[in-house]
Amino acid sequence: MTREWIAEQDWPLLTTGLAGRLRRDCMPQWMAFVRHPFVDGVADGTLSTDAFRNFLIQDYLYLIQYARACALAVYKADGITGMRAAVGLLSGLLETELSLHVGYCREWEIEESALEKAEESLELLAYSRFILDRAQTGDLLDLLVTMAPCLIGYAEVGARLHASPRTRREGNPYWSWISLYGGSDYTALVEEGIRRLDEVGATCGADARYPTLLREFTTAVRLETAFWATARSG
Ligand SMILES: Cc1ncc(CO)c(N)n1
Repeated sequence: MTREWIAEQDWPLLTTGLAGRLRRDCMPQWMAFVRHPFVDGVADGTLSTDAFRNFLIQDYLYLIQYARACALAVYKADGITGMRAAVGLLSGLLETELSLHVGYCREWEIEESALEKAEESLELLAYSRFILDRAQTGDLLDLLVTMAPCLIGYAEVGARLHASPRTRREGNPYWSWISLYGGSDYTALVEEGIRRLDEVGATCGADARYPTLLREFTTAVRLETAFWATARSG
């Protein structure tokens, strides 16, 4: 691709349905998330590797908390089909993303024992406990809306950087991270999640509840933006 990647043209699923409506209705916050300086540093390879290592460790711990929220989505599902869908996301996370993450950390010379020992950052605590709060006190729709920015945002970042002519490919230490989130395994997981959000939105009355849902979504987007700051040295 010789031109920049644009969600509306290149991956319309991100911009239609309930997920697309939520994304569009918090555009300033969404742009602060997906166009963060961290993302620029990954694209041109200038982000400090020390900082990136710290981010990877925090992200591993985050994904474990996200998996717990997914498990609550199994519990809150309204029937066997919904349970299977939530199990699909949970096992995608545990079997695909988390094990990729451990292998990937090893490439970055972070041992599994270091992952287990690391202390949770304030950004991670704030974000994951917010999701878990919505998971416990809200219904399935509140939960899926709160979980959505995580899925959609990294897919958008991955797809855009993977396609952008300005991304440095040769000798960029972050190219494999870009390929992971811009790749088809992750894309498929996200598409499944977006479709599920639409189905649950329809059965749980998303239109009538929209202002509350937008607030939950926007808070999660702001917490995603704050999470990039876990990429710091020391
Ligand atoms: C903080 C965060 N958000 C989203 C993703 C994508 O799964 C991730 N790995 N980490």
